[in-house]
Amino acid sequence: MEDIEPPELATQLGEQLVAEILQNASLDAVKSLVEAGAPVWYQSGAEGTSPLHAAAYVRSLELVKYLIDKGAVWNAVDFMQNTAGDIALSFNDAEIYTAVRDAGIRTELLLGLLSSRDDSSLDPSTNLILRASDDTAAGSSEDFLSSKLRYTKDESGQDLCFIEVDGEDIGVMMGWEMPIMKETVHSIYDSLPERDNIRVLNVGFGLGIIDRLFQALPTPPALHVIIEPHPDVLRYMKDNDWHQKPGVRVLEGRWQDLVEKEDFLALGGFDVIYTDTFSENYRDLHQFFEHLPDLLSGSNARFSFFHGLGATNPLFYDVYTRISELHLAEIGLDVQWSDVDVRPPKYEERWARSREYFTLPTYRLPLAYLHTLP
Ligand SMILES: C[S@@+](CC[C@H](N)C(=O)[O-])C[C@H]1O[C@@H](n2cnc3c(N)ncnc32)[C@H](O)[C@@H]1O
Repeated sequence: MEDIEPPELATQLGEQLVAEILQNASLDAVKSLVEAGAPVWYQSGAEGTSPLHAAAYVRSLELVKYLIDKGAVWNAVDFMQNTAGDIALSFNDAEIYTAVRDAGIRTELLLGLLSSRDDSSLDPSTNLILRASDDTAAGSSEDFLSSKLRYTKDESGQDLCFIEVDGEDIGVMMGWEMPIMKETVHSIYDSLPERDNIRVLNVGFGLGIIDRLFQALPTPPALHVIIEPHPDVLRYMKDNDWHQKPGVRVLEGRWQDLVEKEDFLALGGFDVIYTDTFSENYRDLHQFFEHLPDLLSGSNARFSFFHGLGATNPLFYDVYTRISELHLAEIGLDVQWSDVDVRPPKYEERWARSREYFTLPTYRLPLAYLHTLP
């Protein structure tokens, strides 16, 4: 028999594993192949189908569970950009979808825990920490803060704030997010037990959409603190007189450099906190969560954030919805989610020429508050 080099053997066994699962192989047959060395992480050369995708196609929950147990990659995407979870969704198969999603939650929580302990053995490319592999100004806070921003409007009058990365425009904030910001402010305001003299903290000004909405409330905030580090955004804020508005305090800098400062903490607790930054990943957001118990005024206070985590794929979005909920619960916050329909009437126009960063039809709006004791 011809000698086969190990990488070729892995490829051959991987192709065989995918093909046999697609032909409804039994669990025992799949186990024998895996035990013979067929890699569960393999993706077929023709379509990028992994064994987990194949198991989702043939709708075998027992194979899905077995493959996950053996280390199948929950977030692998095939050449059509579909995960195994997306395939389960397309069949309306809740059990398989949940099995893949829960594998994602477990893996991401574990990787998050390990990376917070600075485990250098971790390969960031295997987890979903957003934009981990993006070393452009859209994925690096330092590069973003030293890049030039452009405020403009598109043909349909949509306000835009762009950053240019490698010749491509990326929206830092775009006017189509207005309904999300409106719903956020409404759901916060409607849920506030006390609406007079509210104290608001907003992290990240962007186009100032949410700040304008806070200012337009029937009872505008008594104190409205805005944290913003980018020099071009700060210039835009000055040009639009934000520094002069009654009750508004603009704090120049990154939240990381401000929230533990004594003069910031001396401002006292906030009744409303919102955060929507740019070029930061889930790890940054999780770190922000951990400051909330010190920043919220009490059980009447509300917290929300722009949930754009994994928002180009329904499975990733779902996983991050659950992970953020679990992390908020850990620090004593309950979350209520509501759905905002963000299907635009004219889809293509929503993006102007920007890279698309939110492609789902529904935005999940978080509204969090501290648990009250029974
Ligand atoms: C998406 S925009 C915010 C949009 C805003 N919610 C609105 O309604 O227009 C993000 C903003 O966060 C700012 N930002 C980025 N990193 C930040 C950080 N570490 N701390 C505070 N703000 C940050 C950016 O400069 C940008 O102005």
